[in-house]
Amino acid sequence: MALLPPLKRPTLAHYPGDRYLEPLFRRVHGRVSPLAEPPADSGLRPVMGEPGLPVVGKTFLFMRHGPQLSIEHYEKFGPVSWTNFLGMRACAVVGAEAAQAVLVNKDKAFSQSGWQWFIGPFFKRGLMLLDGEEHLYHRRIMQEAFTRPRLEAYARQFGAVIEREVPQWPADEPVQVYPMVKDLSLGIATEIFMGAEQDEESARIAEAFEDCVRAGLAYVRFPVPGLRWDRGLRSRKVLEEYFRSRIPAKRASDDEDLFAALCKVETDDGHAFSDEDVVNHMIFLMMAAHDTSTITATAVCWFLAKHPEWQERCREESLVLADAGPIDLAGTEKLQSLDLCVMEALRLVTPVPGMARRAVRDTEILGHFVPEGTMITVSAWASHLLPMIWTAADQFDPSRYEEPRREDKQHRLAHMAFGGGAHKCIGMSFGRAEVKALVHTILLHHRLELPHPGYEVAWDMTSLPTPEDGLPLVLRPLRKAPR
Ligand code: HEM
Repeated sequence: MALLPPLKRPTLAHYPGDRYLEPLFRRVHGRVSPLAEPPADSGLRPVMGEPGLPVVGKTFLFMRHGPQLSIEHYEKFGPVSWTNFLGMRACAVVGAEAAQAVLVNKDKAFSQSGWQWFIGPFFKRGLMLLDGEEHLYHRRIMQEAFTRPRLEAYARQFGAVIEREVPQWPADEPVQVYPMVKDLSLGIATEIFMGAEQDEESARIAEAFEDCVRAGLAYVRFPVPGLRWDRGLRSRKVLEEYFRSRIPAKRASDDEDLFAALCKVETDDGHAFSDEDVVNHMIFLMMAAHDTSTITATAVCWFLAKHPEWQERCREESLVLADAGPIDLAGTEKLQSLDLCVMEALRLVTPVPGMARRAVRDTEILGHFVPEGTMITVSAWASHLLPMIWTAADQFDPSRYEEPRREDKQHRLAHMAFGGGAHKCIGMSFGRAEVKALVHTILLHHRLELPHPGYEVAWDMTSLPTPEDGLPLVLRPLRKAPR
């Protein structure tokens, strides 16, 4: 059961003395200068920006203020700017138009090696880290693991896990929703991704997997025994051995899990994954799916607790499906109001706040000169908060996606929580269905209430957004639970 510890301080966003240091950090911008001088006669403008503090740059401010800081830079320098962050000079891209230039990547000037720095050693050769023809080749094979019939089979399986677990969640007292959802999502990863029982062995694998995720965010980024990076490298080996040793049995099985699918999928022209590919893709898929779905479901729970009128509207639609057994894929698609709420939660708390790229040659973004080697982050979260697309951008207002408003239709990348271009999330339908199945089941069993009137959640933005206090909500059992 999830108890209620105090805020997890200190973090890189909250540290002793932060109240006094923060105003100082806010005042030190450093000298405004160009990222690089554009070539003469190119007609390009320089990317302007400022370094922040010596050595650490704006790292701590970003960890504390997340998208708000990107918006400040946007207001000061426009959609393309630079600053120093995590020990490097990075170019930040904000807004749908600039994001499109990078994500659609018409001239193939931007590579996925931007992600390499963050997660490369632990998630090597995952789909998101591949480029060009090679990426296309792997994506076409992987697409076969996400066809409609396969999604239906996954949804039947996670529907059953959710239906088994959610009714057992503690009720009538504040419980931390985030760790409960994270546990459940890990259970789903074990049963539906790996096709394994939830036992000691799978707990060991889940731990190894978490080590890899944590290592990607390590501050000391080389192996020192006992520290995160080293643990991540060892854990990667554990995961490789685990999956590699099970491939022959999976290839021969009739299992319907994602691991079995990756072992067996083939394109029409006969291309399939090698054993090595299956191992690399499995490890990456677990990472890509787990935290993103957990954060989204947690954020939806928060917004529904804060906006009971939307909670009621979603529950009414859920009640229509209450007697049909564990929800399936078609069922999740009927939950229209919940879909609006999921979209809005993804906009306001974007699980992948930024997408990393690197310029592989001198290029330009919206007429700004970007030299070869520049690290680029497409700031999805900040772009979701710009007032030129979103009315009352900081407000939870799911109706903005309904006709005739359809604010999201103003630009094809207005809403970019799942990315865009060739690397757009391959698990989008899976992720949305999983989140909706989970929240639907919660709504059938419980009323989500704030722990006290006026409670507001604070999001820790040191890495992906998570609630600082785990999001304590009260799950009030509904008088008449379904079935
Ligand atoms: C709400 C949940 C999710 C969100 C918000 C999300 C978000 C994203 C984003 C923003 C990207 C693009 C990254 C980039 O361009 O740099 C991405 C890519 C990817 N996602 Fe998701 N994701 C979610 C769930 C999932 C799930 C459930 C799976 C698998 C079952 C998955 C698998 C992937 C893969 C394999 C890629 C790489 C695609 C490629 O490079 O071709 N994601 N995701």
